[in-house]
Amino acid sequence: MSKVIEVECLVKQFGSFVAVNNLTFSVSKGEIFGLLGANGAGKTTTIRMLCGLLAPSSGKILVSGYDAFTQPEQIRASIGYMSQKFSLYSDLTVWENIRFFGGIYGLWGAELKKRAEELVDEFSMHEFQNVKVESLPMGWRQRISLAVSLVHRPPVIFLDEPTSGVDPIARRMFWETIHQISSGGTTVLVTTHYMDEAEYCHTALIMVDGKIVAMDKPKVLKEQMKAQSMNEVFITLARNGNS
Ligand SMILES: Nc1ncnc2c1ncn2[C@@H]1O[C@H](COP(=O)(O)OP(=O)(O)OP(=O)(O)O)[C@@H](O)[C@H]1O
Repeated sequence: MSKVIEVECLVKQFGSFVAVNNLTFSVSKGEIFGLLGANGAGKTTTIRMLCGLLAPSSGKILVSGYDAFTQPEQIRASIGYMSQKFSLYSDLTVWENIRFFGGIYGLWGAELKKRAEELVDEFSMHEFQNVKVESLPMGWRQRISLAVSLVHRPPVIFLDEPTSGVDPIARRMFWETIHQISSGGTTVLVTTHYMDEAEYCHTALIMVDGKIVAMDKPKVLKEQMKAQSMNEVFITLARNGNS
């Protein structure tokens, strides 16, 4: 299967502190790849380097064939990114936000209108399309942020802690949507500190203190560690790390 993301020996240092320590992994087209770890493990730093927003200290990153060292602008233009702090304009309506971000990505006129209508359909947002984002619940704001990250039909999207702070039902709905997006061939790299969410990923990479401590299908990791859940896998890994 074709590789959409390729990372080799990736390192990020802030002064003498190594936040990301020698990561090597790859992500195939249409895969849901989860980057999991506790707060401070290095997930955000990694995703920001993959998106061309932060310069790596060393290593190699290719996203859709673009090199993060030499072509960060091409990467930024070709991917979708949903950051921890959503970038939606709260005093604009859902429709206005989609159109605004579509414009930033170079869509306009009839094409932009058509794409905005498609997203409103796909994300079942008709009821809210003329409502200001500030008056919507958190779970809906997250869905809108996800829709906005797809406005320019990127082949790959990066979601940084997209379900943080929402209730379990909204989280489940969100993951169902991510699965629909990946079934359509879009590659998804997602970070989370909720270990149970690894179950929704095709591949889970678990980070501790900037390093990879495990990477495989969630089912394989559970079998290897004789664990019932990904939470148990994480606890076992953390214990091994401390012993
Ligand atoms: N600009 C920076 N300067 C110095 N240290 C930094 C900087 N950015 C991140 N760090 C440190 O790097 C480590 C990894 O941070 P990072 O934000 O990547 O973790 P994370 O796994 O995404 O956790 P969280 O979900 O809390 O953001 C942390 O110890 C953090 O304090």
